Formats: sequence, C-alpha cells, structure tokens
Amino acid sequence: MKKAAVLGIGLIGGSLALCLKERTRLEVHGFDASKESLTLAKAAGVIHEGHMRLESAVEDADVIFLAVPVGSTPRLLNRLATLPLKRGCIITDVGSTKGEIVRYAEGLDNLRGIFIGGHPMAGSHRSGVQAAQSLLFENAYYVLTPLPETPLPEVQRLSRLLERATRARLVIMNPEHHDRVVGAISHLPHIVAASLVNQVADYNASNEWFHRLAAGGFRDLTRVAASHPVMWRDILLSNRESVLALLEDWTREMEGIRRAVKDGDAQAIEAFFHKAKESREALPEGRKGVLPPVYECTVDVPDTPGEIARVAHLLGEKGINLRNIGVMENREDRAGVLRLVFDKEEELKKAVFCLKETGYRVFDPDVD
Ligand SMILES: NC(=O)C1=CN([C@@H]2O[C@H](COP(=O)(O)OP(=O)(O)OC[C@H]3O[C@@H](n4cnc5c(N)ncnc54)[C@H](O)[C@@H]3O)[C@@H](O)[C@H]2O)C=CC1
Ligand SMILES: O=C(O)C(=O)Cc1ccc(O)cc1
Repeated sequence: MKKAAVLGIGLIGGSLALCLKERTRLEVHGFDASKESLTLAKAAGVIHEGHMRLESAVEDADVIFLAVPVGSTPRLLNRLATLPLKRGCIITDVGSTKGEIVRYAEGLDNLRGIFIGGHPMAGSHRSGVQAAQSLLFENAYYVLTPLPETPLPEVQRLSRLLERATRARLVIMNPEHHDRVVGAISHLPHIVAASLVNQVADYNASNEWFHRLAAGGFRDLTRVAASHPVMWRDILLSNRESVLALLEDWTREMEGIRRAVKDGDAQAIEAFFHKAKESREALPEGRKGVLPPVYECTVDVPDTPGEIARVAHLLGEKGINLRNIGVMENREDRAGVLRLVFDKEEELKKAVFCLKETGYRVFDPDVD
C-alpha cells in the first residue's frame, strides 16, 4: 500500500489525514512533536500509525504533508532535505504564507522540484487534532504555488490527490501574489479582530459592562481573535512585507473615517458605509473560503448528544436537502454551533424558517 506522511497532526494536519484515510487508499502516518496529539489521533482513527521520529514517519512515503506552524516549517524542510526519501516522493505544506516557505525549499538542493507549496483556504479559530474533521475543506479553495521549474506531472498528481481527498477546488497561484491576497482577506482581518478585542478588554478592565453588553455583532466580527497565538505570530512574521503594506493602507482608511467623524462630514461617513455594503453584497457566491458560502447558516444548539441528528431529521422531514453539516465551535456557555450548508438559496430559506419556527436560534449571514 502507498504511504502518506502528515507532519503535525493538529487541526489542519488531522483534517487532511482524515480526508486521506476516508477517500484514498493511502496508509496515513502521522508525526508530531506532541506525544499526546499522536495518541489522540491514533485513538480517534485519524491516522493509521503515529511516529515521534521523523525518519520513520517519512520512510518510504509517496507524499509528505507539512502541517506545522509556518515558523517551524523551514526547520522541518531542512531535516527532510537530509533524509533518504523515496524516489518520486512529493512534499507539500499547508502553511498560511507561501513566499518565504517556497523560496526556502527552493534553496535546498535535495528538495528542488519535489516541493510544492500549498494552502487550503479553510480552517477555524480552533486548533489541535480534537477539532479535525474530514469535511473541513469541502468546496473551499485550495491554493498550490509551484515554482516554474516544478515538473507539471508532479503538480497534476498532487492536485488530483488533493481534489479527491479534500473535495476542495484546487487553484494555482504565484507565491507572492498569494501572500498579498491572503494578507488582505485573512491576515489583516485577524489583526483587526484581535485589536478590537484587546481594545475592549482594556476598557472592560475598569468597567465590566463592555463585555456584558458584547453581543452578536461584536462576537461574530471577532470570532477569529480566539485563534492560536503562536500560529498567528508566525504568519505575521513570515508575511511581513505584505502585512506592513496592508497595515499602512488600513491606517489610512481609519484616518479617513476618523477625519470624516471629526468634521461631522455626513456625506463622507455615508459613502464609507455605502461602499462597504455594496462590496460586501457583491462578494462571489456559493464558495467556502475564509468567507462563508452564501447558502449557509449557523444554528445554536444545546451541547447534548443527538442534537445534530435532531436538526438533520427535522430538515429531512420537510424535504430540505442538506449538503453538509458540521460542528463549528463549542462556546463557554456550553451552547454548540452547527454549520448547515445548502446547494440552493430556497433550501436555505426554508431551513431557516423551519428551524426558527421550532425555536432554534439561527444566524443567516445574509439576513442577520
Ligand atoms: N488553523 C487554520 O484555520 C489554518 C491553518 N493553516 C496552517 O496550517 C498549519 C497548522 O495549523 P493548525 O493545524 O491550525 O495548528 P495546530 O496547532 O492545530 O496543529 C499544529 C500541530 O503541529 C505540531 N507541531 C508544532 N511544531 C512542530 C514541530 N516542529 N514538529 C512536529 N510537530 C509540530 C503541534 O504539536 C500540533 O499538533 C499552520 O502552518 C497554519 O498556518 C492553514 C489553513 C487554515
Ligand atoms: O476561522 C476562520 O474563519 C479562518 O480564517 C480560518 C483560516 C485561518 C488561517 C488560514 O490560513 C486560512 C483559514
């Protein structure tokens, strides 16, 4: 049997491992610095075999996925470059930044032509193998950033494998272009979300009403501020150039709205929100990326067994076709959040109506 090695069995590595196990014939071997993650992954059936030694994890592997924080990726690439890898083996990664990693691999003689950068544009603010799921990447974009000298058949081989395993939409991009685009739609928004949360936390330190009144809008807007600090530290340091340019534009944008408010310039303020509303409404439809697909809603459910089945059953009874159902997060107040995805807008509308009628709290990003 052919073998895949997944290095770093956390949210993304664990989800990829599940995809490979469920939808390919590859034997999936995991490697992680944390013994606990490997034990959990093995017990939960995420991997066939776990390894604490890199050598045994990658020995004879046909494909190797690096799924560690981007700051640890170069060191791991260095180690891989010294190991006797199987002839024809492809190495790829899932890091949120591409320029630095791809250039680093390019500088390692033994990896030239066999490393292809990758980035699945789906994930969550959660981390660890406990949060892994095989539906995570479905319909999301998955970017590959091969260098011009990478042999095309290798790119096609990896692309076909990923398409089958993850059910994502594979696209090819230049690494620097990727970093600028993803910087704008993911890295900058994470900084903004974290800064809003920090600002309010400072106010709240002397007046608890700030947190008590923080409701829907603030929570939705800042969900990603709960993401893994080490992962995000590494991302900003790795995509430094794009992030700095984006922060300058952001500061200019904030200065513009500050001035409009200071001057009482009603027209400028309205124009600011008008442009945002039009752009938000014109975002491409129906694709899961860092932004949610259009035909999707989330439902708050009690954190009790059988709740997913109850929601699915309720919709089934009404003849509503559900494409995908997944658990998004568990909140501190013990409510869980289910994410429901539909193929058609009418199905989403019918589902929202029926769930609300039954007493569920439903959030439809296009209406609420
Ligand atoms: N979290 C997300 O939503 C997304 C993350 N990514 C990228 O995926 C990568 C992994 O992120 P997550 O899975 O979210 O992180 P995670 O924290 O859930 O998992 C990382 C795993 O790597 C292990 N690890 C860390 N350093 C290691 C090393 N040097 N050697 C061996 N194992 C090591 C950790 O023990 C952990 O199990 C990052 O590069 C991130 O930029 C890409 C798309 C989405
Ligand atoms: O939680 C979310 O909405 C995310 O933004 C997930 C995410 C995090 C990092 C990535 O590189 C891609 C996707």
